[in-house]
Amino acid sequence: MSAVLEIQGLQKTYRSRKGVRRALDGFDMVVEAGQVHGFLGPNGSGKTTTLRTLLGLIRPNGGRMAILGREVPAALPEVAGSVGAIVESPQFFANFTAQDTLRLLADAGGVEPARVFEVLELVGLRDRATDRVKTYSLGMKQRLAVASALLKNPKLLILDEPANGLDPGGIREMRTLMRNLAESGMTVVLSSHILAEIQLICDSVTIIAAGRRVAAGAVADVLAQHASSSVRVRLESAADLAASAGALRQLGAQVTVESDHLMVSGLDRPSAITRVLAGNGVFVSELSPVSVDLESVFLELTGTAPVEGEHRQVDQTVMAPAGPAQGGWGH
Ligand SMILES: Nc1ncnc2c1ncn2[C@@H]1O[C@H](COP(=O)(O)OP(=O)(O)OP(=O)(O)O)[C@@H](O)[C@H]1O
Repeated sequence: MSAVLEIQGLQKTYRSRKGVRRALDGFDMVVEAGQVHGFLGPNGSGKTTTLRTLLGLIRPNGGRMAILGREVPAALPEVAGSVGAIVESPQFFANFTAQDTLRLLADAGGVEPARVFEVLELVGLRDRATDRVKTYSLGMKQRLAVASALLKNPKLLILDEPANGLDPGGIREMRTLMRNLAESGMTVVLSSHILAEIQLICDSVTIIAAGRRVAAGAVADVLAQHASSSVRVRLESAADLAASAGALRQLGAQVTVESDHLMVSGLDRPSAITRVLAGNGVFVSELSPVSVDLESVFLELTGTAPVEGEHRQVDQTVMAPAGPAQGGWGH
């Protein structure tokens, strides 16, 4: 198996007085070796819960997970040395330099002191290694955090929201760093709720919504699959819109009726539209593919697209009534 990370049917419910919060609802994910893989989903969709479960920090209620072909959490003691992770932003001593910070961590983790210089070089902090952390930009602090996770030279690096709060320059540096790590043979998984970050940094992506996988694959494929299928159809007479929508739906298309046109998706070939409408004596004055912007693809997939006049909650976790806890591992 070349998958470095495999998750199948992961379940996690949080219990509180208000009920049971189903944070993960049969979540699946596969990450192949040598990829920079984006784990994308809106706030509250279950990303941190997945990563914390994977690292043995919380217990799932069901499903299975494997890292480097070994079932976890059972094999975590054996694979832990091959996994570097930052799931909560690490706090560094502001008055320490990056070099002192990493030396301390290397010493505590039984890592060769020489590795400190290697990781400083890798994350591009060598020139600032003897400056105090309090003089660093946010991007530099994030890279120091990555450096700390790289000390033990992991095969799999897991980063929760590493680009959070970074400006475009910081994101560019992070992208170069991730690319270099992947080229050195490392597999990188990074979570984000911002599509633009993932798109710039990652090869492949898993999109999560309400605790379930809603899309996965190469970034370009996922976007192409969901972005290029809509066609705007204008008719010579707007009076024909409703009847034409009905005819197209019979072909299996999804049709939205707008004030002066139709939006049609779900058809392999737009020529079917003109054919069926002409057959009904209706003539098309415009037929144009609509290039959906990438942010809307993500919002549509994750069901958080803003609805006019409504302030929808981004946190989309399902609340189920309180009931007996599901059987989980180690119970
Ligand atoms: N300890 C907890 N107790 C109860 N509910 C929790 C707990 N941790 C997370 N949740 C809930 O589980 C759901 C998933 O949260 P999670 O933090 O995994 O989402 P996320 O995708 O990482 O979000 P974000 O992008 O905001 O970090 C949310 O509804 C959250 O409120």
